[in-house]
Amino acid sequence: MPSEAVLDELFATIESRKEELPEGSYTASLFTHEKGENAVLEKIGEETTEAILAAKDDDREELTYESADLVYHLLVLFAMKDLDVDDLREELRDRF
Ligand SMILES: N=c1c2ncn([C@@H]3O[C@H](COP(=O)(O)OP(=O)(O)OP(=O)(O)O)[C@@H](O)[C@H]3O)c2ncn1[C@@H]1O[C@H](COP(=O)(O)O)[C@@H](O)[C@H]1O
Repeated sequence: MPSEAVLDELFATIESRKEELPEGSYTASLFTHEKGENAVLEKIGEETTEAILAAKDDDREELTYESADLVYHLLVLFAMKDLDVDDLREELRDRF
């Protein structure tokens, strides 16, 4: 898969996990969590903190890793709220 397509492919996978809720899927578990949407909100908070700490430590590899965790959880939140990755793209484009 070309890396330009990864956000779209990831978001499509998240949407399909939301529809199909396959067993053993971490993504599906976020949609059915007993804490409701708080589960993903807490993860976004944790991953943000981890990214900040990696930046403070000047650990570029760790910052990249934690940022990927953060973006993934943010996309799960978008799917939960019936937003699309295109909404994010359009918002960023409109700021140009
Ligand atoms: N991109 C991701 C992705 N990023 C992070 N994570 C999960 O998010 C969780 C992050 O939690 P933490 O950082 O707290 O790490 P932890 O392993 O729980 O443990 P600690 O840090 O507390 O020690 C881990 O369980 C990761 O596996 C992800 N899980 C899934 N995806 C994508 O989603 C697709 C669907 O996967 P399923 O969720 O398995 O259906 C996959 O193909 C991936 O492309």
